Amino acid sequence: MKKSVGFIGWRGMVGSVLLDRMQKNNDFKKIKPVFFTTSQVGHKTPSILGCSQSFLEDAYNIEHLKELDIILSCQGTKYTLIIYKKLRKIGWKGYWIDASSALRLKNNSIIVLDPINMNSINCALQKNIKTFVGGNCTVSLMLMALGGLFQKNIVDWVTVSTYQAVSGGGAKYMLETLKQMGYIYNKISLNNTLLNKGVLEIEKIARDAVQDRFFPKKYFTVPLAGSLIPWIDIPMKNGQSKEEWKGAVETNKILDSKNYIPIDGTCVRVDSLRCHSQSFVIKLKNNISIKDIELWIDSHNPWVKLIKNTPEDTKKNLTPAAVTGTLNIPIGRVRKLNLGKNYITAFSVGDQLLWGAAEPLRRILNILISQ
Ligand SMILES: NC(=O)C1=CN([C@@H]2O[C@H](COP(=O)(O)OP(=O)(O)OC[C@H]3O[C@@H](n4cnc5c(N)ncnc54)[C@H](OP(=O)(O)O)[C@@H]3O)[C@@H](O)[C@H]2O)C=CC1
Ligand SMILES: N[C@@H](CC(=O)OP(=O)(O)O)C(=O)O
Repeated sequence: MKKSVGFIGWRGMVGSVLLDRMQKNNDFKKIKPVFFTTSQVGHKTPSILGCSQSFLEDAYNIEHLKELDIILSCQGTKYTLIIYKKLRKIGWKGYWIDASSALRLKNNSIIVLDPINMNSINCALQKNIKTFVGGNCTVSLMLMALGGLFQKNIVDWVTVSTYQAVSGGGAKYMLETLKQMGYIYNKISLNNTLLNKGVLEIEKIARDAVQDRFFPKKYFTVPLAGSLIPWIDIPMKNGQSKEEWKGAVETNKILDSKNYIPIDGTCVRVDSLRCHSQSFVIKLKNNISIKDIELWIDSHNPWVKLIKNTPEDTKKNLTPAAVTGTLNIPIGRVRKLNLGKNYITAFSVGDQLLWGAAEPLRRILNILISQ
């Protein structure tokens, strides 16, 4: 019999990308989907071929949720913290799949990224673990790019500088960034300045637009378009941001590291729309040739693609514009650093709504429905 799967958060960015991928892969044919909402009870369900439900159900209705075999939530931490506990408390034994960070570090949960940790997922299934959580987008994208090096166990430590897309904040942040971009452009074009004025005069109009009191910054609180914000998520006691803290903690849990691998750096929000980019400095345990490093990286999984270290290849293939909307994980600028023979650098890009969020959830759902 087909398993019943409840979808919560399907209207958000991660959820919408998930539904799109599931439709493209005919995943809905394998399950009996039920769509829920936290704010639009009674509104129409998304149009999914073969889905007979017409109206959205209440995502807080425990009586209804407890009947499901699997619940997949892309709604966020707050929802998970309220509902998950209630369901487990009344003895619900179904699989819980989650995009949020709420349960990632619990002992009885697995962070899922099957091209990296299929062994851990199999072990978890044997142990009857029922909670499977997608990783932090930056962490999942780093592991998809550097999986070949971690697999060879040659990484001593990593330091990373990130360039993270606004989609990481959710729908409201994405829309606000586009509004900011539009606001600047409108001020310039309204003044008909593009043709008549010098570049610095135009830049001054743009600068004044960013600083005027009507500039849209309700969610970011500061301008992002044409700027950046070197802080993501809440502060930790040691001066890291929580996004930076997750780098090492989640990576080591996913890899099930016998020896802890230090990973740290600075996470930065930029006005890219949905691709996170990352610049790595990696200390290897041994002096490995660039040829071997490239081979190990490139052959690790079907999505990672080594980009030649030339200006042409880099500009064509190693940018958010080239990657957005695809599952490709290009990694380039691979070279030894002048710091010493064991030090290398690399740069990677990935769509943070696909491998960074929705795709690992879609894949674990497929694994679980065949259990
Ligand atoms: N964004 C990301 O890259 C990643 C996110 N995650 C996790 O997934 C969770 C969801 O993220 P994300 O999808 O980005 O969150 P969104 O803010 O895009 O959506 C979350 C929920 O907000 C409600 N909502 C309110 N207004 C809108 C609107 N205008 N458009 C769409 N939905 C709206 C919807 O719930 P309803 O229909 O019930 O009203 C929706 O399901 C996060 O909280 C995070 O924990 C994990 C990895 C990466
Ligand atoms: N924090 C990430 C997105 C995200 O939702 O991460 P997490 O699932 O770890 O809270 C970003 O802002 O780019």
